[in-house]
Order: sequence, then structure tokens, then C-alpha cells
Amino acid sequence: RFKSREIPGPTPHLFVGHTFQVATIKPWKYFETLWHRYGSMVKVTLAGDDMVILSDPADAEELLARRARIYSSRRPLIYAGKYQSNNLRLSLLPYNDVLKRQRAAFHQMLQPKAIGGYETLQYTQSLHLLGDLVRAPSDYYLHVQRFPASLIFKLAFGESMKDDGKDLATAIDIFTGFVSDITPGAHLCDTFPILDILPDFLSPWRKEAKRKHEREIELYSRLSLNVKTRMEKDPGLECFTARLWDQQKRLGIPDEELYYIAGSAFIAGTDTSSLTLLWFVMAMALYPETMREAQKEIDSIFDSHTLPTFAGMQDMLYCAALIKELLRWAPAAPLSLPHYTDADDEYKGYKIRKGTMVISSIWNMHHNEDEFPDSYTFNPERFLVQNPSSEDSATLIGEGHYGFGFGRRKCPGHHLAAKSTWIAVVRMLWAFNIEPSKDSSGKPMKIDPEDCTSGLTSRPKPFAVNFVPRSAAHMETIMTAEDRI
Ligand code: HEM
Repeated sequence: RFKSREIPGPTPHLFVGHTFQVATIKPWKYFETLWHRYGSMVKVTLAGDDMVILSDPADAEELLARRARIYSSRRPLIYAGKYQSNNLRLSLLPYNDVLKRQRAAFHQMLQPKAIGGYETLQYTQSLHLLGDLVRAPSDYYLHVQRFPASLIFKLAFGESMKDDGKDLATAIDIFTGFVSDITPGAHLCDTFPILDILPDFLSPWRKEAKRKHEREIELYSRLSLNVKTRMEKDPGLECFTARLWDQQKRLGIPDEELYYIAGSAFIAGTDTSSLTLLWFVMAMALYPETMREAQKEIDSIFDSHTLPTFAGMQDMLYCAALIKELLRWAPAAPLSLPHYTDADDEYKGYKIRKGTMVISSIWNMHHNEDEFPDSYTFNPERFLVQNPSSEDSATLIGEGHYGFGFGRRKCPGHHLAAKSTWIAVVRMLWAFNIEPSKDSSGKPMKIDPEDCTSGLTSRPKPFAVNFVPRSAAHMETIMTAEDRI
């Protein structure tokens, strides 16, 4: 059918292809070795299915953005079987009408014009983060994750997340399960669909998928129905789920789909944003010079009696560069999310078949030494530009790296993520020095960026750091501001 050549790649094993190599931990590391050996387009197979790994952003731009008509699909997990999560969860939907209406709903909530209205909430939640860090600095790992979770929870459901931590724990559990389920090669039945014909008693994964679906739908439906009840008393209630209920009839959204749209916002936004902040804490402990440089800039605008606000954002070029570098150095989703082709295609003389899984390796793109010299070092200076364009800072934070993906499936939350990360980072650096903890002999304890989780997203495992207040005046400002709300 094709006149063109096959994309280079390692020779597949009989029947299983590269299933067992790809499924090893940190697949982005395996793909990094393939990139160095075979070049920026590599093909591997999972038991007959093609997987193409892109390591050059120009190829990803051409295929996933310019040829988006062919390259924007996704595939439900065979593993999840008949459970609704498969055909309702935005990030797994093929390119169809359900996806278009879900993305339109997300766009309404997350477009730049809308997120300007969320600043007050970003101030309150980041102030709570500072307060938590003053009261219990050793629990930083939890506080830092709680900040985006409580922010997005309030945006999605119009109320504060309960203090008992139960909803947060369930959410962390849901996205931890999801990111491991969707990792290429994670479940054998997704690699060998033939296994799906086995009866239930030989298919333990079906029971597990059912249990996960029930827990998700319990959380999402409880929260969404609660919004509906509150809207009866308060028709002007402002939140994403309230707008979804308003539009339900017009857009023809069934109840279960509505629950999943609301829940997806919470889950997709929380995991990526929270782990990005954990990487930030690690970067500051590893690169104290960078921390001091950012603090110099922050101090030139906000004294110890003034909590940082977005008013300084446009002028704080070093902090903007630091956040870009954070998204480059530690991409939340090192392999983005897979895109699937809906038709045969040819590119650069290579054949790409219908049904191919196309992976943009953000990890490899961010380690291209020509574009990012000394790429394993955290160095915001690489993003410092003399003449920034007139674009707003939240837009600028999303540029110059590939951390939010490509084309029609690009992250719809990137403006919100840029601003939330900015306020949390700037306020933490304004208030604290972040330092590695010392062992009993007074030596700084080892912090290793390689010690991180593996899956679709990657977060550093807990590491020992101290949040040291920069002055009594800073702490006083935090406490007084918290008392006022
Ligand atoms: C630092 C924070 C974040 C990072 C690094 C990030 C990164 C990504 C990436 C790489 C993708 C896949 C893009 C592709 O397929 O090409 C994605 C998809 C997605 N993101 Fe984000 N994201 C972040 C925050 C958020 C937030 C705050 C929200 C919502 C409140 C969100 C909602 C989504 C959704 C719904 C998708 C799936 C889109 C689709 O399948 O069409 N993300 N994100």
C-alpha cells in the first residue's frame, strides 16, 4: 500500500514486539536510548501495534498540529473494559463529537479571559499554603499537593475541599491509578487484546477496573449532585460544574458524562500541577544560587510586609524564566499523552499506518543539547530574553518548551497552570529559604532527581528539605493576612 520506507527502530521480538522493554520502569529513559541510537523518529511495536516516538518538536508540530485531522485521536483502555471511564474521560476520548463538546466546556472555564477571574482564589489558596508551611514545615510534601487540589476543587465545585483530607486522598489515589494504567504497556490485555476474551475468573484486571470506576463515579457524582442541590437555593452559584448543569440540556450531556467532565478537571489539573511544585522544591534545594537570584528579583518589588501579587508578574522576568525552566527540566508528563492516527499517512518518506500510537517524547525534546545545552542542569538563564514580546506573562510561561503537548489535544489548562504555579512559587520564595535537611553529622542529606515515580506522570519521591522563614516580618505578614480571611 505504501511506497515509502519503515521508520527505523530496534528489531522486534517474535509475537511480543518490544512489549517487555517498553513496560520497564521510566519508559522515557528507554526511549532516550532509542533516540540516541536510531534518530528523532523511532518505531517500536507492541505485539503488532506500531508505536512511533517523536523526539524533534518540528516533527511533532507538523504531525500533531498541522496534520491534526489525522493525529488527534486516543484509544479507550481495553483494560477498563465496559466501564464508563473509558468512553467518558476526556483524555481517553477518540476525536469525536463527545470530545469536541467536552473540550469546548473546558475551554469556556480555562480560556485566558476566564482565568483572570480566578486571581482572588489563587491568592487565598496560596496564602493557606504559606500558612501551612509556617505551622508544619515538615509536611511540605502534602501542603504543596494540597494547593492546586484545593484551588481546582473550588473552581470545579464552588466550595472548599473538606479539611479531613478524604477527598484529596481519594483524588490522589484515582490519578495515581490512572497514570499507571495508561502508561504504554502497563496492562498486558492492552498490548494483547486477545486476552480480553478470557472469562471473568481468568481476568482479574476486570474486577480491578470495575472497583476503580465505582470509586471514581462515587466521588464525581456526589460532588456534582451537591452543586445541583446548592444551585436550587443559589441560582447564581459560580463554578465549572454549575455552568455544566446550566448547559446540560442544550449540549445534550448525559448525567454520567457530566460527572466525568467535572471530575476530569479536578484530576487532570491536580496531579500535573502538584508534582510540578514538588519538582520546584527539589530544584531550589539543589540550586541555591538560582533561588537567591529569584529572591533578589522578588525583594526588589515586594518588601517583607507585602505579599506578592500578579501585579508584579509582567516585570519579573527571572521568575517567569524559572518556571519555564521548571517545566522543561522536570516535565510533568515526560511522554505527554499518546495520540493515535485515524488514517494511513506518509511523512519524510516514512509510512505511518492507521492506528499507530504516536508519542511525543517531551523528555527527549527537553534534552536536545543543541536547543538546551547542559540540559540536565536547572538553569533559568537559558530562558532570559532581552526583549520580551508584549504577550502576557502566563502565555510566555507556556512558550519555549514543550511541556504542555501539541496540536488539538494540547493541555487546555495551561494558562491556569502557568498562573497558579507562578503565584505559589513566587510566594514560597518570598517567604522561605528552601534548604536540604542535614544529617546527624551536619552534612546536607542527598537529594536525587532520579528518585522519582514512573508512569504517565512522574513525581519526586519524598525528600528531606527545610522551609526556613526568611524573617519574622515575613511570617507576621502571612499570619495577619490569614487572620483577615
Ligand atoms: C503544570 C501543569 C500542567 C502540565 C505540565 C500539563 C501537561 C499536559 C500534557 C502534556 C497534556 C497532553 C497533551 C497532548 O496530548 O499533546 C495534558 C492534557 C490535559 N490537561 Fe494538562 N497539564 C497541566 C495542568 C492542567 C490543568 C490545571 C488542567 C485543568 C484544570 C489540565 C487539564 C488537562 C486535560 C483535560 C488534558 C487532556 C486533553 C485532551 O485529551 O484533549 N491540565 N496536560
